[in-house]
Amino acid sequence: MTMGLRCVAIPVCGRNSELSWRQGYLFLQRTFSLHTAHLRKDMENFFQLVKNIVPALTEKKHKGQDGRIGIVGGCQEYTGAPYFAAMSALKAGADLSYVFCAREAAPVIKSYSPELIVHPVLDSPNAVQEVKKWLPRLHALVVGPGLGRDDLLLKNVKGILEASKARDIPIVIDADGLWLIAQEPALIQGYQKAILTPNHMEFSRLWEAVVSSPVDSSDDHASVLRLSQALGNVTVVQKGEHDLISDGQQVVRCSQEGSSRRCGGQGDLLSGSLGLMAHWALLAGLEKTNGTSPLLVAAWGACSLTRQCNHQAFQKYGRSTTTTDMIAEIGAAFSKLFET
Ligand SMILES: NC(=O)C1=CN([C@@H]2O[C@H](COP(=O)(O)OP(=O)(O)OC[C@H]3O[C@@H](n4cnc5c(N)ncnc54)[C@H](OP(=O)(O)O)[C@@H]3O)[C@@H](O)[C@H]2O)[C@@H](O)CC1
Ligand SMILES: Nc1ncnc2c1ncn2[C@@H]1O[C@H](COP(=O)(O)OP(=O)(O)OP(=O)(O)O)[C@@H](O)[C@H]1O
Ligand SMILES: [Mg+2]
Repeated sequence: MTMGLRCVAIPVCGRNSELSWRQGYLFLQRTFSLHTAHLRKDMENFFQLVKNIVPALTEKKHKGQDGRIGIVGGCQEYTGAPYFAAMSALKAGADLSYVFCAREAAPVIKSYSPELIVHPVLDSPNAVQEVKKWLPRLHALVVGPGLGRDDLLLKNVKGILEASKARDIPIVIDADGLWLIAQEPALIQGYQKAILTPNHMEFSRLWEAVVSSPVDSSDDHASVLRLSQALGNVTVVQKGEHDLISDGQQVVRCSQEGSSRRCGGQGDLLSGSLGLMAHWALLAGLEKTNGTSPLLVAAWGACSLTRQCNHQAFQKYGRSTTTTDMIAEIGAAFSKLFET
């Protein structure tokens, strides 16, 4: 059973319309309330599906079983983004979070937190080999937060992507990882365990790279569906006022209430927590997701979580809310949304 977003056709009342103005008004009112009811039902369904994939906390498990997540990113300019992504995975419930970054970024990232395991390998001549050693231990990779666009780093990331695909590891691609994909879409084309998380700008770049016609800005649903299909049905999360998620077959929308605060780093919280949820969802499988694509469920879960963190942090800090405040809300937001 699939639970895509339902579209409702609404007739337009022109001068020659058989519907009187009042009839038209009542029709529209009923249609919209039905539509809202459908959306509410979809939301309820997706909350349940996310709850189904969250692993139980039991005393029988050992360290690592609930998630070992690797972040590939962090360079001289950007140290905050990989830290946010790695911490978000941990705070959402991962047991271990690794950062593979450029040498210069490593001491900085380590100094932010003793919780992270940091490998300063990304700009070394044998970067791919160094990361490859760790791949058998990783449940998911998040590629791109704070990666930058240096040619050497991007070349190494290409090798890491190839090696990760060969091991069938789920890969979330964000930020400068999406820059790389826009240069070379074949890197991810058709890989069914990839999730791309473009913001507005990143979506436009990807669109230009893989779809020949201009983007139809009046129909976001059709656009995200089309981009996913053009990439061979990889899952795409188009971030924005509402998040739209597609696996090339359906489109689901996440409209969890957030706030109007748009500080940098919120996308990193999303990609880090999504790495973890992608692992959980794939492990749980189609039975737990009632036949809905596990990656669609994971993406919807991470989007809801990010927006709820934003909402909660904004209640406390208003205009001064930063991503650090949002990360501090992950525990409470997770419990509120997904703990039964
Ligand atoms: N603390 C840290 O270390 C952080 C580091 N980060 C890292 O920075 C790196 C670059 O990432 P990025 O997102 O800044 O780059 P990119 O894709 O060029 O977009 C930039 C341009 O796009 C535009 N734009 C964006 N949204 C838009 C919208 N909704 N609607 C319209 N326009 C929109 C906007 O254009 P402007 O308004 O300036 O004209 C903006 O200038 C990457 O590694 C990332 O991980 C971040 O994670 C933050 C925290
Ligand atoms: N206008 C908006 N209203 C509400 N939520 C939004 C809005 N725009 C983005 N978001 C939410 O903020 C989160 C991050 O999206 P955003 O577009 O800021 O990513 P980003 O630009 O990649 O962030 P980053 O600064 O980490 O790179 C997503 O969960 C998205 O739902
Ligand atoms: Mg971003």
